[in-house]
Amino acid sequence: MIIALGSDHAGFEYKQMLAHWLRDNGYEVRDFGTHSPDSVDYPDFVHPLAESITSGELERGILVCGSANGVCITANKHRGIRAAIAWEPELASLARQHNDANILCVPARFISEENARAIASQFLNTAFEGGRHQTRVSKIDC
Ligand SMILES: O=C(CO)[C@H](O)[C@H](O)[C@H](O)COP(=O)(O)O
Repeated sequence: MIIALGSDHAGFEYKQMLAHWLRDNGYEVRDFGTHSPDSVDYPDFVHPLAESITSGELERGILVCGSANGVCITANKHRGIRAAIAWEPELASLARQHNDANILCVPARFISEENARAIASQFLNTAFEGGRHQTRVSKIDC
């Protein structure tokens, strides 16, 4: 599976770390940037990543910023995107199990690199449960 990765400057270091970790674990990565720690505007990097998933080109994305709020708010503006913030692995699992989340948003300024890897692992290795949750997810897009 190809994983879409994106961040602003506050998430840059964690995005680089996650890219290496993903590749070491057999994933392909498409890095939408940013590509340096220089201050940038997160929507400039979130929109293209979200569009790659709404178009069906890619299935899963991971976005990183300082608090995860900005990237999550921006990604969820796109129809068909279900972006979820997780600061603990169980929250990432629940986002997949109950919400069929297709983008994980990570708060780089509030969690450790080790926790970020654990969160990403849960996000990528947890299936959507469907059933009653599918009924709810089907009602999200208005
Ligand atoms: O959107 C955000 C805040 O919810 C992100 O965390 C950004 O990374 C943050 O706003 C960047 O802040 P900075 O002071 O410009 O580094």
